[in-house]
Amino acid sequence: LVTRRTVCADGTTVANGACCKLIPVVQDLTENLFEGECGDAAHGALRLLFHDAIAISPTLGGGGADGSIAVFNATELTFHANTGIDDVLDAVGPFLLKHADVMSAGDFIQLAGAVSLTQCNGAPRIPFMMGRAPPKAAAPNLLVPEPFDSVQDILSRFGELGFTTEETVAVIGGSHSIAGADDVVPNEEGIPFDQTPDIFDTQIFVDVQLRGTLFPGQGNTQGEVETAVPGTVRLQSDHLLARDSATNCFWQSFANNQAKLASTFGQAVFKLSLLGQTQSKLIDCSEVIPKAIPFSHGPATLPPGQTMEDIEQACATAPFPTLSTQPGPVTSVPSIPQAA
Ligand code: HEM
Ligand SMILES: [Ca+2]
Repeated sequence: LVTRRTVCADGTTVANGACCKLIPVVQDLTENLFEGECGDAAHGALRLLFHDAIAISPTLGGGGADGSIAVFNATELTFHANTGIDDVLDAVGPFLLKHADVMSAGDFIQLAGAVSLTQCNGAPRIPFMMGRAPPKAAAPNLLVPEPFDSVQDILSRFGELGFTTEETVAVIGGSHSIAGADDVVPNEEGIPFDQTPDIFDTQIFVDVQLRGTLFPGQGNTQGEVETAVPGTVRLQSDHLLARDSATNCFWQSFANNQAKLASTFGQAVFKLSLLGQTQSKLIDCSEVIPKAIPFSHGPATLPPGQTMEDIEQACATAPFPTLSTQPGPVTSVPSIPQAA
């Protein structure tokens, strides 16, 4: 049996020739949207992938990864949980429109999210399937988790969509390893969630397990709790996932386990990309996704001045992995430069 394969104009070999049309889109995104950086634009594209995909419920409706957050933005951007997505659509929207003749909004958002990960050192390369139909309607409100939600609510939201507890912890913690907040700390943008917002690593699982001592701004806002690392902000939901008995051992299991995080996170993001879709009806275009950047950073560390004593041990059945302290004086993590 001979499998026929197609060689696209740039030399990429694909199993299905229909995938070739995505290659100029991927090139445009890497060069002109992400600009080769795991920065604000890449972070935004990943958050957009999530907020489009998670908006589906077996009882309440919504189309999942269908592009409704872009096509029906007049409705979905009024939802409180989508605060800040307007800025993401300002950056990503022109690219979506430019390539609308080649792919649907649902495909575009999942493609941009998959490509965003390839800009980040240590992040996995995930498969990409093409062929999502245009969205039929806006998703209903209250399907996107909020940082003030309980662990139980977060687990049931992901659980009803087929995610295990381990996948839920990996997809939230892993994504927040390359992320920050524009709308949590008043008047401050790009405040990172961990010390390394441009690296997909396990540092977030350490930083969030440290005893919180400070707020980066004037005080707390809804969904924010004290952080341990100057210059960073901590979401209450991340804080509780690190401490709740249903999730704390999973959370801890990712600390300093880059390989496990990358694979569990990658599997979960791929699942997000298929919510509301039937994989067998889509075309596998994974070949168009650029190579991952191999992880080239050392083990997770404790910030300067902190010791294992500052870890709030939560998992009852295993100790937190022993980490060394970064040398030098206590410093503040720089904020993430904002895309123009
Ligand atoms: C319980 C689940 C989650 C909650 C409550 C949550 C909440 C938040 C909040 C409040 C922000 C800050 C937004 C801002 O002020 O700018 C944020 C940022 C972000 N989130 Fe999540 N998130 C969750 C899960 C996820 C998942 C599953 C992903 C991706 C797969 C994701 C990706 C991101 C990214 C990349 C950012 C940074 C955006 C940027 O820097 O522009 N989040 N999240
Ligand atoms: Ca990081």
